[in-house]
Amino acid sequence: MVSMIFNDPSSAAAFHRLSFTRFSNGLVSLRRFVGPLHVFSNTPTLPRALSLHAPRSSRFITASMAAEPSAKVIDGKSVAKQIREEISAEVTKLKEAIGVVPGLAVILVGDRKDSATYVRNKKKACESVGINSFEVNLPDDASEQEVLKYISDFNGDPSVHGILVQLPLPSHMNEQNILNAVTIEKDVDGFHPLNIGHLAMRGSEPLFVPCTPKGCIELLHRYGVDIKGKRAVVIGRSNIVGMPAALLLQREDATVTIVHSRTKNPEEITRQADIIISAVGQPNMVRGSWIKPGAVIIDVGINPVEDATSPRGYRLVGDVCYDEACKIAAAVTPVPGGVGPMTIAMLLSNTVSSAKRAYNFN
Ligand SMILES: Nc1nc(=O)c2c([nH]1)NC[C@@H]1CN(c3ccc(C(=O)N[C@@H](CCC(=O)O)C(=O)O)cc3)C=[N+]21
Repeated sequence: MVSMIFNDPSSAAAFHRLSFTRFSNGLVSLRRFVGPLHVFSNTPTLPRALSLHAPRSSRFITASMAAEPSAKVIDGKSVAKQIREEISAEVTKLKEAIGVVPGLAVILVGDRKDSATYVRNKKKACESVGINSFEVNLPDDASEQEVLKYISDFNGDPSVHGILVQLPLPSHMNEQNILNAVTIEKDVDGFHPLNIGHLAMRGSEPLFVPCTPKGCIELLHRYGVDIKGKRAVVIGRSNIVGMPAALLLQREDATVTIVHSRTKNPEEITRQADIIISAVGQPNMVRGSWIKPGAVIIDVGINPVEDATSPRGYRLVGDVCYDEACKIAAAVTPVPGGVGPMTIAMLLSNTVSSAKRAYNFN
């Protein structure tokens, strides 16, 4: 599981990544990945084999019908790797200039296997860029007071620039109390109500933006996807992804709609979107029929589904039916290898920004 995060050549997603250098289905403008995507053109360029000027020989048509779909794969794994390299250089600069090494403290309560894996991966990622990591593991029956005590210690520790309390917490703890206790200057998760409040207000800047939504926007930017003036639909309204993702898209001048479990006609609304960010945790919920041709899809869901052929007995799929999306969308993130690695990269980035801010370094 650990090695999955940065290296999973055997996964279905890796397979798709490797195989998606082929031609398109002709529904949308699907150029190969050279430079920025122009996915919102109203006059999509048809691939040669299906253009109006193409000879109408039956042989030609047979060949083009058989062509594979080719939405561009938004490769979060490789973008995250590039970002880690950039962060690594910044960490070196900071260290050489003022002798400061950024530090991230992670508090893990309980023994959920998935949480333990995520924490291990965060630690590994810190090491890979030269950030110090501090880890506290508390048993499932630890008291809220104990967690608050560690937070308070880390709040006052100058070698710690970021504090992350791994979620979910055991049910006997009050999550809001605990997240509120992290000083906003070290709130690298961006979950503190003050950071969320600043994110929501025009003319105001949060100290930190939540990592997963920040990673989604970073992917759109790095793939040259225009956001300004576009219609965006966010599916899911959680505090940690859906809600902040919608706020970020709005800050980027998108027209944003949030679709959630009580929305009527989610399919119809989603089909109007130029950009879809899905964060619901329902495997393959978003079908091809929900997608406007040429849309860009960021799939935040990481859902285990049973798979007897996989060594783990399960495999991970997104909220979006990937194979169908590939035939209709202009670009789509795979799962795994999409948003997941970006979340961790953004955590490292927030930690380094925090250290720089603490020393007024820029
Ligand atoms: N305080 C807090 N902050 C978080 O940011 C936070 C959290 N709690 N609790 C849990 C969720 C989940 N999360 C992920 C991070 C990376 C991957 C990731 O890198 N996934 C790999 C695959 C991982 C695998 O194979 O299991 C991928 O998508 O390619 C996934 C999920 C951060 N979370």
